[in-house]
Amino acid sequence: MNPAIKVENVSKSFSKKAVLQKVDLSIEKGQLYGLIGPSGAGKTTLVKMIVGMEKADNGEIQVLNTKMPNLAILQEIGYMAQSDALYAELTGEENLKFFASLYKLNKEEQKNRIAYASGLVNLTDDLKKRVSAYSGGMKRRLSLAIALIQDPKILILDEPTVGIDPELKLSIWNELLRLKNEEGKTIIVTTHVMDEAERCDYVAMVRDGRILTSGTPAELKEKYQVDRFDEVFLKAGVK
Ligand SMILES: Nc1ncnc2c1ncn2[C@@H]1O[C@H](COP(=O)(O)OP(=O)(O)OP(=O)(O)O)[C@@H](O)[C@H]1O
Repeated sequence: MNPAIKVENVSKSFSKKAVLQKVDLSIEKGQLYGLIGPSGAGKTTLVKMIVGMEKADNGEIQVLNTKMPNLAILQEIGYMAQSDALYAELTGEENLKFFASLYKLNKEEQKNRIAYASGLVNLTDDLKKRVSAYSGGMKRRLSLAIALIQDPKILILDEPTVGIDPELKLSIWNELLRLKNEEGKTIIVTTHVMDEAERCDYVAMVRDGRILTSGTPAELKEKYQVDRFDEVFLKAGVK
């Protein structure tokens, strides 16, 4: 079976500074894939290239067998950026309606998806408020709801739980696992939190624009002979 996402020999520089160097990765359909690494490692640049927002200098990226960037495939990608791209003067509901209108959803589907996505992130009671009155965490939650709005096959979430309280964080993770297990979604999550990375099926550790190591959390612990997952990163980094 072809992978859902394939990154081959991808490099990217910004003003001569190499930000990604010869990155290869392959993400199976229905996999929850974690990209973990310190700030500035290149995770955001990599996911932006997968979505098609940045162009690789070299190499090739395919999503669902389609070479990126490609506009049509965006119907199948839900992307949650690190900084919220919301309309502050509109309410939460109006934001959701606006983004829903960009996709092929009829009125009924639109209504159902808005109810589902806002409920998931616990924003149902705040939908009538303007986003300018939202807290940082509420904006993150609305951004996550927007990423889910068109029921995409692929979810690409850039640090989705930063600024979100532990209880809601847990329920979001449970929902990500449900989306994967029951609906077969392919999910990429970037994080620098080890406990989140350990919940992924497969993890790639990124540093200085390279994949240091990758594998399932269990494989990585075995490979580096450590009991705790956070030690993998330390050991992989000194090799
Ligand atoms: N548009 C740009 N122009 C110039 N440099 C950039 C640009 N975008 C990213 N960079 C640089 O590329 C490097 C990688 O950034 P990136 O945002 O991909 O890292 P990251 O792993 O996502 O980090 P963080 O967790 O802090 O978001 C950084 O040194 C950053 O300054």
